[in-house]
Amino acid sequence: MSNLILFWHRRDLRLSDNIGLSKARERSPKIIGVFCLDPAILERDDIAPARVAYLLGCLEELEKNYRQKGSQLLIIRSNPSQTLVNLAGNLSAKAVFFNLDIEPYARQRDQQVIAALQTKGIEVETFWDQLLHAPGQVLTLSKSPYTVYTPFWKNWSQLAKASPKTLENLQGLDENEGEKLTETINLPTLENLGFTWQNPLPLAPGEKAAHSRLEEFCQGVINNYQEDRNFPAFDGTSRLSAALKFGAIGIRTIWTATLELLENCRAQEAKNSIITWQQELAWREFYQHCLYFFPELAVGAYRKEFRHFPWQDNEEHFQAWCQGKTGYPIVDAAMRQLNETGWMHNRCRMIVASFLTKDLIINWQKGEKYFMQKLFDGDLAANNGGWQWSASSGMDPKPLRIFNPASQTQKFDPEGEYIRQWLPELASVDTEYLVTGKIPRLERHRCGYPEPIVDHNQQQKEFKRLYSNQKPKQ
Ligand SMILES: Cc1cc2nc3c(=O)[nH]c(=O)nc-3n(C[C@H](O)[C@H](O)[C@H](O)COP(=O)(O)OP(=O)(O)OC[C@H]3O[C@@H](n4cnc5c(N)ncnc54)[C@H](O)[C@@H]3O)c2cc1C
Repeated sequence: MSNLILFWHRRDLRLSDNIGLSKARERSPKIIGVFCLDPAILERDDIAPARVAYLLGCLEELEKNYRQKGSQLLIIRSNPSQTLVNLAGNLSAKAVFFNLDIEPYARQRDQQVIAALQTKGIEVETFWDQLLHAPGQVLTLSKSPYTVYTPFWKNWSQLAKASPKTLENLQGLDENEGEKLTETINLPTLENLGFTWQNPLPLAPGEKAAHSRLEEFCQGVINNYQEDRNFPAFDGTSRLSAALKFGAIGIRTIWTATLELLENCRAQEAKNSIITWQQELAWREFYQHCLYFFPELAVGAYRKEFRHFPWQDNEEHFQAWCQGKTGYPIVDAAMRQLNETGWMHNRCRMIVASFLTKDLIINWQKGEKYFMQKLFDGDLAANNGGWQWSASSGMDPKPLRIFNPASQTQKFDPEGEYIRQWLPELASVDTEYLVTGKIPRLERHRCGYPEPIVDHNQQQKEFKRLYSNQKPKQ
């Protein structure tokens, strides 16, 4: 009987701190990695070129890391429930191991793959790896999933968390087995897959870059995170989101780093900052648990009031928002940052999402999709959670949050630094004009910068009126 285990990588593009892979290694040293470029994902119309560029970069490094450990990573490009199963059969694999995911598509696909493998008599073992606590481990006293973040955090933060493990050396395929590889391909380029992305990525792909970024962040930026994370002109956040989305770094590695910092930290301000960062990691887990237990979130509003909301969906306004031409400097700067880099600062994600839904009265799902088409860290659970929070359609005990673009700018970009960085045409405009948004008409004309496409005060009144008509009558 063969002792070969196929390890199917999905959102865990790394060798270290990988629960499923460590479990496979406990069973056998002969482990071959597999990654499937799934057309059902890559051919969707909400795939960001920057995200695919990051994915391919991670796979390139993973191939190298497998070789260094004595084994190999195989790449296939078709439906995994056929090709992965055929591959496992051709190689007479003893078992296929993989880590589970919370997304509705992945869960359904995995059921098909498991069934097909079992029909062939191939053992399947699955694990939870991408979260510190799997769905079902964090429940209310009545054993229900949480729908509010604060009590989730209180419970989640008290639970004991696993530590990361390193991986011993592996054994690869022998020559005979290598000849049976009919399904595998060389890792394609971005262009082979039909995408183009030329700008530098906000974080270099792969395990090594993610670890260096964590180290750098923990050596300095994290100590002022509580304050600095709000200012989009600062490098005040970790930028680890894509690494977390694709699992270029393990969540236990990140958590352990925060615990070590807390242990060695004396200043209360720095301690608060580290805890604030931990709370962001818990938001990530909260939204993943929500999507797991309420998969319908992926296709519509959580709150009834928003299921038939009379969105105005003006296409010209939507295009102006996408292109960063709304005439509201903070909104436009943020959208240009997204379009040019594939990343947007969290404060700005909240501002532009509020603007799209409350000022332009456009369905949040259009914004959600546009973000997925651009973000290098685009992630269904976090993106959907962020959009539903901003639209007031989601699990937020404080509905009807409306951000005022001018007061947000005055608080969080008081010198207009961020605006000037992303809207160079406004570089010479007075700070006072930039932060109030009250740029005189002639000045706008001189800079080639548009007039505001809507009036914030009027639109928020209109939004509230529409909303009050939707509320269930007592
Ligand atoms: C409308 C909207 C859409 C968003 N879309 C995404 C998305 O597609 N992918 C994504 O990873 N995040 C998304 N976020 C959350 C947040 O903006 C990003 O995680 C963050 O800006 C990434 O930068 P960072 O890695 O420097 O974050 P840091 O501030 O360093 O936070 C550390 C990590 O915590 C997690 N995190 C932080 N804030 C949140 C949050 N509010 N919700 C869930 N996880 C969080 C991320 O994994 C992040 O990398 C969205 C937020 C909003 C308001």
